Amino acid sequence: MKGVDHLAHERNKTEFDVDAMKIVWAGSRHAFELSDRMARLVASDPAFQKDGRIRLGRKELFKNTLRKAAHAWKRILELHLTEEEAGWLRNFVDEPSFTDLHWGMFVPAIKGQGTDEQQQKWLPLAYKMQIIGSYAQTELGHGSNVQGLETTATFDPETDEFVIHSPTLTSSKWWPGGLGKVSTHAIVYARLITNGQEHGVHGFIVQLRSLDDHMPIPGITIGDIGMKFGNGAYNTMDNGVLTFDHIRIPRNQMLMRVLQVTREGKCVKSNVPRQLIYGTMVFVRQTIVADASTALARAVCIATRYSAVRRQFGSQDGGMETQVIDYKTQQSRLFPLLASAYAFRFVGEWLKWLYTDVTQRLQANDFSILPEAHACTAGLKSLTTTATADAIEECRKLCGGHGYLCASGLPELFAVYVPACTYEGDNVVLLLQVARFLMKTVSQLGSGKKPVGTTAYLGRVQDLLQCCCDVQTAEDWLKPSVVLEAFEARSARMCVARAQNLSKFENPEDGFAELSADLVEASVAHCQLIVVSKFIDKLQQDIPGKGVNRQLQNLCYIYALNLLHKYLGDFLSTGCITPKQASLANDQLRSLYSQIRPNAIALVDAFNYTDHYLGSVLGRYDGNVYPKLYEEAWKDPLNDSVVPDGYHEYIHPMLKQQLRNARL
Ligand SMILES: CCCCCCCC/C=C\CCC/C=C/C(=O)SCCNC(=O)CCNC(=O)[C@H](O)C(C)(C)COP(=O)(O)OP(=O)(O)OC[C@H]1O[C@@H](n2cnc3c(N)ncnc32)[C@H](O)[C@@H]1OP(=O)(O)O
Ligand SMILES: Cc1cc2nc3c(=O)[nH]c(=O)nc-3n(C[C@H](O)[C@H](O)[C@H](O)COP(=O)(O)OP(=O)(O)OC[C@H]3O[C@@H](n4cnc5c(N)ncnc54)[C@H](O)[C@@H]3O)c2cc1C
Repeated sequence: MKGVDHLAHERNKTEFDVDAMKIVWAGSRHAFELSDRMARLVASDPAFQKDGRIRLGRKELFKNTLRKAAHAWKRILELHLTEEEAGWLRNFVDEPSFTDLHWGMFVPAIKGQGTDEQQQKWLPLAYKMQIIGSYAQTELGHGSNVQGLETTATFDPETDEFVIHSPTLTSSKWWPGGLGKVSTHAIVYARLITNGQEHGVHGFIVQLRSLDDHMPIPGITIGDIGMKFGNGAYNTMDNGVLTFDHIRIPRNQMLMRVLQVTREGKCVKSNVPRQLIYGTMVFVRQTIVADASTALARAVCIATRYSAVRRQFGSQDGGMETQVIDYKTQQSRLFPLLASAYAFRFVGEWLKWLYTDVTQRLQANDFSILPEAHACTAGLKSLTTTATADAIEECRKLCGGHGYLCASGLPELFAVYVPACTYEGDNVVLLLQVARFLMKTVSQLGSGKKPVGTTAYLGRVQDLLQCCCDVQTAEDWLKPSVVLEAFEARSARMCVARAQNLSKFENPEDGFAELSADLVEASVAHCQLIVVSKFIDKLQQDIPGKGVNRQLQNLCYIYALNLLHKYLGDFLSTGCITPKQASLANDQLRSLYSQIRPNAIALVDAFNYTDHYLGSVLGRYDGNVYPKLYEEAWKDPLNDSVVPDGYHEYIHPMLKQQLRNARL
C-alpha cells in the first residue's frame, strides 16, 4: 500500500464531522473562513515559498525575510485586507520578522500606554508603516528584573526634552526584535529622572534611524546581536543591540498614560495603576498562549500523520507491518499531546476573552481584575510554552530517525519555538509571579475576602482540604465534577501547605526565596486546573456537528487524566485520591486512547493546515512520505556533484597515504 492510501484509509474511519470540528478549532465560522482564505493565498503565492530556507546563509536569509515582509505588505494593500486578515496573512508567511514586533508590541504599547494625543500622532504613522517600531526593554545586564534596567531618561527643563543615555555596557539594549537592522523607532524603557529624582521605569518613543537614508541618529549605536539557535529558525529576526549617547527627545515622547511629566518637570500620577506600564507584556503573553496551541498542533499533525504512514514489525506471512500509531506506547506519548493542542486552544480562547474584559474595565477605570489577568497570562504563558517546546521535541522522537531530518519540519519548528519559554518573561520567573498571587489570595482568606475568578475554588478551601474522591470504577473518571474536584483539591492543598510553610519564616521574602521551588509547583498545579476547567466549560457549550462533542470529551479526559498520571506524586501525597483510584484513572486513559485512535488523523486534519504552512514531508496531507523524502534528499547541495568538493585536497591524499603505508 502506498502512503497515499494509508491516509485515505485512515480518513474513512472517522466518526465525527471534520468540517464542524474545523470551525470549533478556528473559534467561529468567520475565523475559519478568514484563516482558510489567507492560508491558501499565502500557499499559492510563489513569493512565499519556504523551500531551502534552512540552507541560506544569514545575510541571504535575512534579505529573503525582508523581501517576504515587503511582498506581504504589498498584497495587504493591494487586496485592501482588514487588520484581522493582514494578521492571518503574516502568520501564514511563517517567518519571524520585524513586523511581529511592530504589530505585536510597538503598536500595542502606544495603544495601552500612550495618551489620546500620543495615539493620534503615532498610530496613523505606524498603521501605514511610515515608521517601523520595536520594543526595547531588555538590556545586556537585565531582562527579568525590569526595575533593574539602567538606561536613563533625564528631563531637561531648559529645553523641554528627555536625554536618553546608556551609562554602562550592561545598560545596552539587547535582544529587541527588528531593532538590529530595520526599526526606525522603538519604545525604549528607561529610568525616569526629573529634578534629580528617580521615578521608576517608563516607556519612551525614540527615533533610532533616519527616515531618509536609514542611518542611525547621531549618538545611537545599533546592530544585530548575532546568530541564534538552529538553522533558519529565529535567525530571520534581527534581534538588536542599542546604546544611547545623550540622545534628546521631546517631552511629549514619554508614554504618559500612567504618569505625566509637566513642563516644569513635575510628575503627576494619573488614576491608572503603575502596573499598566507592564501592560504590553500582558497583551503579548495572551497572544503567546494562542500561538502555543498553533505550534503544538503543527508538531502533532506531523507526528500523527507520519505515525499512521510508518510501519515497523508485526508482519506475518509477508503481510504488512504494524502502523506505529497502533503501538500503545506511541499512543500514550502522542495522544496526550493531541489533547493538549485542543486544551491550549480553548484556554487561549478564554484568555483572549479575559483580556478583552480587562481592557474594557480599564477603560472604565475598574482595575480590580488586573492582578488576576497578570497571574493568568503569566502562568498560562509559562505552562503552555514549556509544554509545547517539550512536545515538539517529543514529536521529533515519535517520528524516529526521519524526525531528525530538517525535511520533517520539526527541527526548525523546535528552534523557532523554544525561545518562547524565555521571551516575554522567563517561564520560572513568571510562575513565581503566579505563586505570589496565590499566596496573597490564601493569606487573605481569613479576612473574609472572597476569592473570585480562577481562584474562586480557594474560597471552598475547607471543603477541598477534607473532600474524598468517590471514584469506584474507571467510568467514574468520566464525570466532569470528579475530575474538577481532584484538580481543585490538589491545587488548594498544595497552596495551603506552601502558605503554612511560608508562615514559619519571620521574613516572608526569605521564606519565599527558600521555598521558591515548591511554590513553582503550586503555580503549575493551579495553571493546570485552569486549563482543565476551561476545557470542561467548553464541553458545556452547544457544539454542533455529528460526534464532535464526543471527540472533545475524549480529548478533555485524556488531557486531565494524563496530567493526573504524570503528576501522581502531587495527587497521592496531598491525599486527593487513593492509589487504587489512580490505577482506575490509568485504565480509563488506555480506553480513551483506543477510542481516539480511529479519529486521530481527522482530529489533526481539523487544524486545517496547508502543506505549505506545515512545511514537512512527514506531515504531508496525502501521506506520500517516502517518494518525497527521497526526492528531497537529492536537493541537498552536497548532492550537486557526485564527488564532493574537498575530495582532492583531503580524501584522496589520505587514501593514498594509507596505500603507501600498506605497501611499506
Ligand atoms: C497582531 C499580531 C500579533 C502577533 C503577536 C506577536 C507576538 C510576538 C511574539 C514573539 C516575539 C517575541 C518578542 C519578545 C519580546 C520580549 O521579550 S519583551 C521583554 C519581556 N520582558 C519580560 O517579560 C520581563 C519579565 N519581568 C517582569 O515581567 C517583571 O519585572 C516582574 C518579573 C513581574 C517583576 O516586576 P517588579 O520588579 O515590578 O516586581 P514585583 O514587585 O514582583 O511586582 C510589582 C507588582 O506588579 C504586579 N505586576 C507585575 N507584572 C505585572 C503585569 N505585567 N501586569 C500587571 N501587574 C503586574 C505584581 O503582581 C506586583 O503586584 P502586587 O504589588 O499587587 O503584588
Ligand atoms: C528570541 C528572543 C527574542 C526576544 N525579544 C525581545 C524583544 O523584542 N524586546 C525585549 O525587550 N526583549 C526581548 N527578549 C528578551 C527576553 O524578554 C528576556 O531574555 C527574558 O525576559 C528573560 O530575561 P533574562 O534574559 O534577563 O533572563 P534571566 O533573568 O537572566 O534568567 C536566567 C536564569 O535565571 C533565573 N532567574 C532569574 N530571576 C530569577 C528569580 N527572581 N528567581 C528565580 N530564578 C530566577 C531564570 O529562571 C533563568 O533560569 C527576547 C529574548 C529572546 C530569547
